[in-house]
Amino acid sequence: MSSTPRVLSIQSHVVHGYVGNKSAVFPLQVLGLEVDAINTVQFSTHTGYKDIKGTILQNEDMEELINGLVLNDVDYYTHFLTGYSRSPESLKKIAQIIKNLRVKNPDLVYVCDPVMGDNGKLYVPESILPVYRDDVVPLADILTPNQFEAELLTGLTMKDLDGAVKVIQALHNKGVKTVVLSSTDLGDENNMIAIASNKDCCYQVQIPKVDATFTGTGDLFAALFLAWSYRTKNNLKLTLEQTIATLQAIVKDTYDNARRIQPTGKIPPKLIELRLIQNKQIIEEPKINITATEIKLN
Ligand SMILES: Nc1ncnc2c1ncn2[C@@H]1O[C@H](COP(=O)(O)OP(=O)(O)O)[C@@H](O)[C@H]1O
Ligand SMILES: Cc1ncc(COP(=O)(O)O)c(C=O)c1O
Ligand SMILES: [Mg+2]
Ligand code: NA
Repeated sequence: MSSTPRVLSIQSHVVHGYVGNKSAVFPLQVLGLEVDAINTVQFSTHTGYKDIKGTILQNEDMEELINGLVLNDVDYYTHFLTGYSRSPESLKKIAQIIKNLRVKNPDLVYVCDPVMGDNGKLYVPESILPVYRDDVVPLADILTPNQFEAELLTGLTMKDLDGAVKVIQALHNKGVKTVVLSSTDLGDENNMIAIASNKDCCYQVQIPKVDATFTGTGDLFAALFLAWSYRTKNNLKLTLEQTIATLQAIVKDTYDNARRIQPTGKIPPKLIELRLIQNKQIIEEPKINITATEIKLN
């Protein structure tokens, strides 16, 4: 077996811009991972644009693609990555796929971004929640919810770091080895906080807020966290720092570029597509300027 890690990534594809696989595949490849991609949708753009056009991959078609991998004996993966899923049926399919991949490789690392919503608002049908909670999340090695998603999955709310630790613990109790809150509003008005936890330790990092709404950053976060977990041999602190350093640089460069073009007012989606290609060197060698600090558990 070749020593290059192999990722199967099941996510959205957009013709223009960077969400889903368009946001995950390039960084994974740049960081030295082989990536096989299945596109759950093919849309012209992400859904924040005015007109949404494109097609959705049906479950039978996803099954057909997986079947082709199995029949040709190319279904050995070291990592499995999933994001935005639109129906409970497709999520159930994903749970089945993980189990099958683990027959081929019992050490497969499953990275699950349980995309459901943000800031109190769902952007998937509510019927997805029980499937994540009961079927998919218990299979995850690394889970990357934002605050809202972590609260939905546990039925708990977090108002401070103590509350966040309780939510994280509840997710560990479901069997998740590494829980990463990709963003929370537990910081002050200028900072959000990300938290990463495994059985040994728990770290937080403060992220200066940039005054714009980005799309695809959650997908990028999950991909980077996967890649750096692999490259640091599961060094949790360093993985969190490398992931945040990369995102920070990309988000800031993307914002600065948008502001060069449009100095004031609300930035339209097409001006704030993530500048991944332009930041290839940062992806390869992030400069850590915010260090993570340990949250002592009592
Ligand atoms: N407005 C922003 N300012 C600074 N960083 C941001 C901003 N939006 C996203 N990020 C970065 O992207 C990461 C993922 O955030 P987000 O898109 O909120 O994820 P999710 O999809 O899980 O809600 C954050 O950890 C942060 O590093
Ligand atoms: C098609 C599609 N996939 C994925 C996403 C997820 O984006 P994010 O990484 O910001 O959660 C979006 C967001 O609009 C989307 O439209
Ligand atoms: Mg968010
Ligand atoms: Na997330």
